Amino acid sequence: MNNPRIIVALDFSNKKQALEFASKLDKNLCRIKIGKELFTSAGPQLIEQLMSYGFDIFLDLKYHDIPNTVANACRAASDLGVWMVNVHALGGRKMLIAAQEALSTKKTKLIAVTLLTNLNKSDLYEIGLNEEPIDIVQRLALLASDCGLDGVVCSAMEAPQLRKIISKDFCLVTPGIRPLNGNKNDQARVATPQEAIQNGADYLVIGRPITQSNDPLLMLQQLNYEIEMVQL
Ligand SMILES: O=C(O)c1cc(=O)[nH]c(=O)n1[C@@H]1O[C@H](COP(=O)(O)O)[C@@H](O)[C@H]1O
Repeated sequence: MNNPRIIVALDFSNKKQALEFASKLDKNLCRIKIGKELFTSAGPQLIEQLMSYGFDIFLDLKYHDIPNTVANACRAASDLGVWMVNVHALGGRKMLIAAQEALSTKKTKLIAVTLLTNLNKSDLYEIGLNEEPIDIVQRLALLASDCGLDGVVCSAMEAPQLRKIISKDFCLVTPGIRPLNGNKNDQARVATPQEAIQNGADYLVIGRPITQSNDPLLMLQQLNYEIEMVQL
């Protein structure tokens, strides 16, 4: 598979567990996301090691700070050679542009998180965002696109609307993916893998449904098969 659509969230607490789990995966069937917990405990060497095994790495540290700080962090991430890195769109236009301009190689995709997929309408109301999630996501996605970013993180529920208004090559990365009747855990705005692809998602971030499965490789194969069936 030339362009695996599944990004496995390697949400483990240490390098040993992460490498043990990654050895069960197939680089032709998935890419790997390294987030805050694993990066904090294992650092950049783990990224280099996983890249040497042929995995594309999405470094998910969701930078959100003043423009200069975020720009320097994005430059450091692209120096590592990661495939993808992310920032929070709520950091605003100046931060997004600084981040985009700072990438040392355009091979690293920069995407912006719109609204985290665990948030529902009442969570948003409590922090002063008194609009429908789709309206906020749409506004932030247009901002990210206008600032020259490569795409956004959104829920697959919002993907159809974004596909209507933003160019085809703007990348939609969708976490909150759950099999039909699967445990939602702490996610709120969820979709099945098939729904996500039908809705126009480019990449599906999937953590616990794969990491907690008894046979992660089999689960990955099944999920890829389900996705391929939609694409036919
Ligand atoms: O940027 C992300 O990857 C992300 C954004 C978002 O809005 N929601 C979200 O769940 N994620 C990440 O996607 C992964 C989802 O994991 P599971 O809920 O276990 O499938 C986690 O590693 C989250 O950090």
